[in-house]
Amino acid sequence: MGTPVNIIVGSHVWIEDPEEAWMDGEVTEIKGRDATIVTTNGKTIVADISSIYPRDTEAPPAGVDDMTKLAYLHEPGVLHNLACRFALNEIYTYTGNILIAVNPFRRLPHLYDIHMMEQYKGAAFGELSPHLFAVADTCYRAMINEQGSQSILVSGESGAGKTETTKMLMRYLAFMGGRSAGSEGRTVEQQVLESNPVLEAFGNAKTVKNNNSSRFGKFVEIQFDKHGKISGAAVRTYLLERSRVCQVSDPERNYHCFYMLCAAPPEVIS
Ligand SMILES: Nc1ncnc2c1ncn2[C@@H]1O[C@H](COP(=O)(O)OP(=O)(O)OP(=O)(O)O)[C@@H](O)[C@H]1O
Repeated sequence: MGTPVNIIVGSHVWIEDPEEAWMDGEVTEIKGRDATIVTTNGKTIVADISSIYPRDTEAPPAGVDDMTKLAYLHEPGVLHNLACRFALNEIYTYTGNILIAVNPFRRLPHLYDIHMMEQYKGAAFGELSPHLFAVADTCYRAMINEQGSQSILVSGESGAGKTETTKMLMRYLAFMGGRSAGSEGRTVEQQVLESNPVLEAFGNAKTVKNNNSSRFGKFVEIQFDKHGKISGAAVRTYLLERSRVCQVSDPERNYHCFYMLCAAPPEVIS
């Protein structure tokens, strides 16, 4: 519900739009519960006053890096802030200590390189631009300081970027807690990162929403010793979409492993 108490003639508001999701406009008349709004693209709309939301005209054009700084924390306010930041290639935004990520659907390697990891190492949460490395770093330090387990929950709809985010979080934790590869061969963190392609081959498939959709849940546990170095890891999988193995509707595909097998040279298969 909107906040009609704030809305008078002359108010700047957001109104729902079937194409744009939300349009901004100005209230020109209020009669009972009906408000007339002239939108910035020139449309005149009459709507119930409870369906319009006040717009903060003083919000910075580049958006704010923490949504708790918004004057109005309603859906159009939040979406507009994310859109302003996204237009400037800022895909991450905080809401307090929660990180919101907007999938860029293109590679942004500079965001995840080693220099970026070094910058976030030890930096206070909120000191640098919002980033998943800040979340991973805070978690790592809390584990060391409080001597207790920490968890990071990555959630979102299919195609939102959970799998990619989880891989980046694991890379950061491997960077913080990794040992340099020594005589023992591959380190635990290398093995954990290398397990991803194998798990994805058997549990990921192309869907209408995502070309590499995880069709199973995954709980990744990384264990650290008292010096903060990775000592072990466990990956638990659950709820695999088994029906996909025998039934797939076009344009979706079966699990990647089947296509890999078909594409493999004969000597690999035999
Ligand atoms: N941070 C990112 N940078 C660049 N591209 C990304 C990023 N996050 C996601 N993507 C792109 O979006 C696609 C879908 O992301 P991802 O597979 O992580 O989604 P998901 O939330 O795990 O989906 P599902 O629930 O279907 O498994 C990726 O294959 C990748 O192309």
